[in-house]
Amino acid sequence: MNAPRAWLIWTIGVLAYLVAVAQRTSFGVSGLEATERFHAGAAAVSFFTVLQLLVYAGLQIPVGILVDRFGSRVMIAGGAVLMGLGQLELAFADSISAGVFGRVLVGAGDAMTFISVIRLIPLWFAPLRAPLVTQLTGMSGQLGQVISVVPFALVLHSAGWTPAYLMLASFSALAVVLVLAMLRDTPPGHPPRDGSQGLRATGVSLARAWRQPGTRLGLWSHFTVQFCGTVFAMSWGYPFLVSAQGTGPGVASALMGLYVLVGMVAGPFFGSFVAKHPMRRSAMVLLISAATALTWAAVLAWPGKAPLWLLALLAAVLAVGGPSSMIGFDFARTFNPQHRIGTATGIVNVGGFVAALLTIYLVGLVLDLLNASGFSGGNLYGLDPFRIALSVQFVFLLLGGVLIVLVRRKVLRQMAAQGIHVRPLPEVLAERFRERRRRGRDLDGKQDSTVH
Ligand SMILES: N[C@@H](Cc1c[nH]cn1)C(=O)NCC(=O)O
Repeated sequence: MNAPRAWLIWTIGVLAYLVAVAQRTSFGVSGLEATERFHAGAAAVSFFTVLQLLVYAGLQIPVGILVDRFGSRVMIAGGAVLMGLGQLELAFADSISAGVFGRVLVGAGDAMTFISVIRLIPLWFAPLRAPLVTQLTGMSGQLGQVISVVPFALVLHSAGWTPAYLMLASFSALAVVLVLAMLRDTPPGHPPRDGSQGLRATGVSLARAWRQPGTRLGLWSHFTVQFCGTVFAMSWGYPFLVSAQGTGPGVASALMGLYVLVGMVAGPFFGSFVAKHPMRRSAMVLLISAATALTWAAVLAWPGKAPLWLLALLAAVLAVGGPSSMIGFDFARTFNPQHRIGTATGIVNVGGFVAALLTIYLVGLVLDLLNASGFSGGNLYGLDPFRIALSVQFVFLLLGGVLIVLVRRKVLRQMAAQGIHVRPLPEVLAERFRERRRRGRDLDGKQDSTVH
């Protein structure tokens, strides 16, 4: 494989993904301005984000199928065109319906980007490199949030709504040009893709990807570890910190910054862990899920407001959910044949976004119900109502954990039938511990005999 060419192709793909993340997160930064521009309340503004995520999640499987059929180049370029048009629409929109339409286009274009970039990896990189490159992709893309938080916010506050959104639309135009000019689906000499698949064959391919327990292990892994971080970063984190925990906007922004930073730093760790211990991927997912549940439990059960160190720990643990959810795509890649990886990746990527969507909606619903019942004492975003509302997350964490354990049994049975036997982790750890103690005793014995 031609390594410099592979890295060039990957860089173009990642740039397009980074621009997609900037488009995705830009509306969150302009929430206050959106309230004024569209004369809308909080519920209407949050509807923009929920709808955008709904479109994103709903398109994952169709996009996965299309990327297997038409390749990454056309899908990434098409996604950038849609996002550019969506932001152009938003730049001039002055009614809620026009604004919502813009966000729907952004959600659709965004949906076409990530899995198409991930689809390039097994085609351009050797299998041993793939876990690390997968992590680097997710990690680099998160820098897109920096674009929406820094230059976009700066232009928004200095020049106003229309120039800020026009700037973002121009980034997508640049992405289209770069992708069409430089990105190629496969290395030279790679057999051509079969783009002639009919509807029936597509259905068969989707059914096969779904029936593969490894794909479902990826889906439930992504579902369980990613959503708490998405809910925190895209929706309830900021009001919880500022209104319920009383941190003030400065500390809340710093905690959000810590969230982005830890997410980026943790990426390479998970990449090398997966490359070194491919048989321990689901154990790692379960460990991160348990750590998430424990940290949220500590914050929500803390008498009064939680100390800053605990909130920082929460931001850090939630941040780790992003890179660890990439393990889900690793399952999709390693358990499916090449021609079905896009479809399987699409299935996996639905998980975390559906869980996040349901949680964002249910937390809002519980907060509203508690307020209407008089429990919140007129403070919609008070600490006690948030304690109850955010506990919705435990239901999804538990559900995801149980589904991972169940589907993992199927994966292990399938591997055993192929002659691959994975020993239970506690058994391996106990054996290592005994071995270490035995070596320690041998060494002590040798030293004693040298001294006497
Ligand atoms: N897990 C995320 C990506 C990620 C990596 N590190 C932090 N977040 C994911 O599933 N991304 C899909 C997307 O479209 O961004």
